[in-house]
Amino acid sequence: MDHYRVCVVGAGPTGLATIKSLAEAGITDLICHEAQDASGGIWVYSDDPERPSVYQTAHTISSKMLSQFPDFPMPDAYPDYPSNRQILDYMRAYEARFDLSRYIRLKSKVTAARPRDNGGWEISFEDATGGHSQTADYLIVCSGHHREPVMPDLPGEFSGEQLHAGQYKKADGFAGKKVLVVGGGNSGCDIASAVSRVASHVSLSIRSPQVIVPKLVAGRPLDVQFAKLRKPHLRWARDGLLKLGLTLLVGPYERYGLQQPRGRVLSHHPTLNTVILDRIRHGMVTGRPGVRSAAGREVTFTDGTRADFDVIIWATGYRLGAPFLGDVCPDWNEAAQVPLYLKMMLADVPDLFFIGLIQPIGCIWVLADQQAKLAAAEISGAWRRPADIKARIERDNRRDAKRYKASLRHAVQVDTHEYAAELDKVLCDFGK
Ligand SMILES: NC(=O)C1=CN([C@@H]2O[C@H](COP(=O)(O)OP(=O)(O)OC[C@H]3O[C@@H](n4cnc5c(N)ncnc54)[C@H](OP(=O)(O)O)[C@@H]3O)[C@@H](O)[C@H]2O)C=CC1
Repeated sequence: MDHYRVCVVGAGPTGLATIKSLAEAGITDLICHEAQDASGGIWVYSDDPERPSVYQTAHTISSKMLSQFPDFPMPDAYPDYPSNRQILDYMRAYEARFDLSRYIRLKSKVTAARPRDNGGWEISFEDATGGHSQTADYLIVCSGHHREPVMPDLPGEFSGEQLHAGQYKKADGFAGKKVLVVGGGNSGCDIASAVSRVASHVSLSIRSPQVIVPKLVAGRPLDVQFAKLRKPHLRWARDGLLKLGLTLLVGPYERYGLQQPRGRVLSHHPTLNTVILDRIRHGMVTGRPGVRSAAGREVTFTDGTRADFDVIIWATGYRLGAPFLGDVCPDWNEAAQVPLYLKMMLADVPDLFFIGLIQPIGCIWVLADQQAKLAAAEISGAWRRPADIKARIERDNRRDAKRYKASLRHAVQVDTHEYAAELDKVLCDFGK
């Protein structure tokens, strides 16, 4: 095998899985830059609103069973849905078990990565001693997609406090306040549920129908139950059963003051939350439609209703992108699809991989482990990306456009089991 130097950006769970796969494939001239002072990515909880991290009450939304690396099970004592602290401990144990720390440079922030004329990359980074640069043959981006908050413009002027969900850390500061949470994704529903325990009242504004699904079905995690129907030809059965299950478990969303989703259940990225509908029916959270405007403390909703608030928390998601890549990475901010083969590879840049730039209905890092094995296989020469990569990207994007509601929110959506099978097939084809 030829000798290659690989630069990995980010030491969150996907970065750790990537380093491990590369090292196992014999690629050990590796450097992983991590901007923060610890590995673990957003699972390192911090009170600092400017530091991206999970909120204090975050638990996984995919079950333990489907969130553990195949070769590194979670401890038996872990519950079905581990807490953020347990996930961080698990990641730290994984890093120690596979001796990954030696490849990681903490407090080292990649500021730019430029392709070199004769191949490879010029990487600029900053650490405590100043700015530096180094070269690498391959660049692997593992910096996640929860960095650039979407902060919508609210017509008019709101005189209360405003923050994005990425800056929300814990409910304590909201005691006794009237809080409006905008966005019905996993962040919005988690935050509205938590804040409703201390606030004087919480409204949850959801502008378009969202699929809100309890985390447990018949006493077992939802993803474990539905994994039995993982085969692609059972997708319709999976969708049908989920729809039936929702009718029985939840009933019409209108009964909660929420809009009813139409069409295939899995055409939306679901919100996995067992608590929020309960909080609504206990009168602690009011379901509202989209926001229209604000004047002083008053917010007007699209149905014409109005209410006063002290705080707005925008749980309106994140933009895609890796700013340090400059022109290499086209502006994906408004994209409904990304031009990546297997959501990993640009057609025209053979020495660049994105790992973990996916949104499964499930766990990202288990899939990232498979993606990393494929990247390692290409770097070590065991596999070559197909010659018709552009046609494959277009074909897959046409398929996904039919599968998922067209929106920035679904640009990197994947069906966990089908995507895993797709990666498995490529990996098996060359005997890995
Ligand atoms: N415990 C965990 O593991 C957690 C995981 N996550 C994951 O992190 C990712 C990000 O989740 P999240 O932060 O919830 O973001 P999402 O992008 O999933 O949801 C954003 C929400 O905000 C709404 N929205 C977007 N733009 C606007 C706007 N301009 N005005 C009003 N509403 C708007 C969206 O509605 P619309 O559909 O109409 O665009 C949607 O309801 C997801 O993959 C999620 O599953 C999040 C929280 C916890």
